[in-house]
Amino acid sequence: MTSAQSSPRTGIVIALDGPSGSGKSSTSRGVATRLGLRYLDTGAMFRAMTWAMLEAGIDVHDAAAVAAYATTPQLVSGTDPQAPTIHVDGVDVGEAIRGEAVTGAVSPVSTVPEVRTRLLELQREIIGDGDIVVEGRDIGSVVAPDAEVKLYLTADAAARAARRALEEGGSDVAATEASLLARDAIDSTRKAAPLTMPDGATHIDTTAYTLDQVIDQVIALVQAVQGSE
Ligand SMILES: Nc1ncnc2c1ncn2[C@@H]1O[C@H](COP(=O)(O)OP(=O)(O)OP(=O)(O)O)[C@@H](O)[C@H]1O
Ligand SMILES: Nc1ccn([C@H]2C[C@H](O)[C@@H](COP(=O)(O)O)O2)c(=O)n1
Repeated sequence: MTSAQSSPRTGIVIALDGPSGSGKSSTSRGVATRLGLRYLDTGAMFRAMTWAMLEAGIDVHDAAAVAAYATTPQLVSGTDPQAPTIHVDGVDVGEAIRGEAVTGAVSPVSTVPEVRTRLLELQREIIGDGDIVVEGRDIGSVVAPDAEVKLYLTADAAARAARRALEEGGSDVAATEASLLARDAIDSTRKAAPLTMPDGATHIDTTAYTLDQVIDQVIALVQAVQGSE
């Protein structure tokens, strides 16, 4: 347990988990903006760690090499939901971490326990006293199992791929779907903190809903939880 966890938090933590492209980032940012909370994209942290590994010439399939380098990069996450940032050793990697090289390498890096331990410590430091929406794959299960509100977002693979292809300006939908499903498979079957629906989470299948409708549903849930306290 970190020192940040040793005394009761004063603010709310909202945890959003789900597979790739299910709408976690957009929903979390919308909810955080409307409720005046901070926002943490833990996927960006795993991507930033992967970027650092690639920059250092580490073979991302060599788990021992990845583990040995895991404590070296200095990561800084900005938590403004309207302008989230991520820096590695002072370099703004916000754009670079969304490129194909990082996307193709992030799943093997994320399976390495030393990487997860390092990022878990940073994530809990940032969560601190709460008032934050945190999204990823293991937030409600491992990072903040005591979160006041836990959501598990899903959407059909075809819908996720179509949304992502639209965002990327008409990229190949079939290739995008294959890439999403490949990452889902690794994320769900790895030994360390696999993607799973956390105990106590509310499941929202977003396939049939607009982004605003999903944000409304999450805010209604938060208000219901706060009203019952
Ligand atoms: N309910 C929705 N309806 C339509 N489009 C949506 C919805 N939710 C998210 N989107 C769009 O789907 C795409 C993927 O969403 P987003 O990046 O939020 O997913 P994610 O789960 O955070 O993905 P990743 O796991 O890859 O980080 C974005 O273009 C976003 O605008
Ligand atoms: N809490 C988390 C967040 C992310 N990951 C890994 C698994 C994903 O494939 C990768 C990139 O995340 P994304 O930007 O797509 O949300 O990072 C994880 O293992 N745990």
